[in-house]
Amino acid sequence: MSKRKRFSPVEDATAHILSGKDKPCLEERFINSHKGRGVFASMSIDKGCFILEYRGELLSQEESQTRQNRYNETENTFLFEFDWNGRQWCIDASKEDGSLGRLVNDNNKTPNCKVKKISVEGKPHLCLFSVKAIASGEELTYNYGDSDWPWRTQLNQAVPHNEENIPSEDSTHFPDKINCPKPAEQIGSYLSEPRPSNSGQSTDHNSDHSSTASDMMENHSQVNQAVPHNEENIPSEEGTHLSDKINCPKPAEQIGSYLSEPRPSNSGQSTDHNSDHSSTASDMMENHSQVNQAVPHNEENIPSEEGTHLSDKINCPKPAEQVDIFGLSPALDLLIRRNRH
Ligand SMILES: C[S@@+](CC[C@H](N)C(=O)[O-])C[C@H]1O[C@@H](n2cnc3c(N)ncnc32)[C@H](O)[C@@H]1O
Repeated sequence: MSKRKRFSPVEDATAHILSGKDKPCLEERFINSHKGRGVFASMSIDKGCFILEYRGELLSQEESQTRQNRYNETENTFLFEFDWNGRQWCIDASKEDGSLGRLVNDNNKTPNCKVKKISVEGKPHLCLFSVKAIASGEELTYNYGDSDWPWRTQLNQAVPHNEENIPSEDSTHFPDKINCPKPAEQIGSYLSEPRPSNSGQSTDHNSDHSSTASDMMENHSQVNQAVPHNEENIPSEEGTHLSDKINCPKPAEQIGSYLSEPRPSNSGQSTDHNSDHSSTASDMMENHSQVNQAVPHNEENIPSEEGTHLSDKINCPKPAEQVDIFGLSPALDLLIRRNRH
């Protein structure tokens, strides 16, 4: 019997970072004039999954400061500052580029996602991971931090009478439960396409979404059968490091080798995943210090919360064996090789 290899949430994040695409199980919706747009799950998502990248332009602290002075209040909310490798950085997502990460709204009480830093090609990327199970039709949120964001006060939460805070479309046609990692076929097509630049390039999310849930269920039911993690062995612990101690599936070989590439100078830890395919997500997180908790929007820490205890049912990664069925491992390998040069 062949050995199963599956994508971990970090590998899933890395693949999406490289592809520059959002998952088809997410959609943008207009909520109301107060909140503007938001990002919603168009299928249920398990706890612990990679959700999306907060894509934008990576800026130094100096450039971030310059832009803060130049930008208006709204534009400034798209500047996401964080510490990485002992310095402050910023992702500027103020450009409308069609990406969904920039549209995820703030929730400091009951967020269902959390930001982590993932290093790819020596650069930090801000990625959201689910910290609880997310139902189809639910809005994705994370905590922007402890600033006095104006919308957090009661007064600002009033919605004009004639507006309804109801999602613009019926989501009942989506299947009840789909494990978020996308079908291998879609991953394959993403990975084989050139990666769009962060600025000014539009990705047509709507067209992506037109073939999401039902197609996935019909055409790729096999891919949606996530192999359960060793649920009993998932310790419940404080969740500042999202994937710590999760018995996530083994890294796919090619991605594993990618992740083990040299990292910025201060990382200094061994990253040889190829030598140990039995390593868990915990190992990956421990050995790859690039995966850190991001500091959202000028804040020190994302508060610890109930949902950060990873446990119950994390079906995030999919069996690499299924990926191989679609011939994607070579595609991924090719992409990784290309990115090395
Ligand atoms: C990074 S953007 C998020 C996307 C935004 N909703 C849009 O339509 O472009 C941040 C802006 O979203 C709005 N926002 C974010 N979270 C909110 C919340 N919980 N309540 C109301 N407005 C919110 C604020 O106007 C804020 O300036």
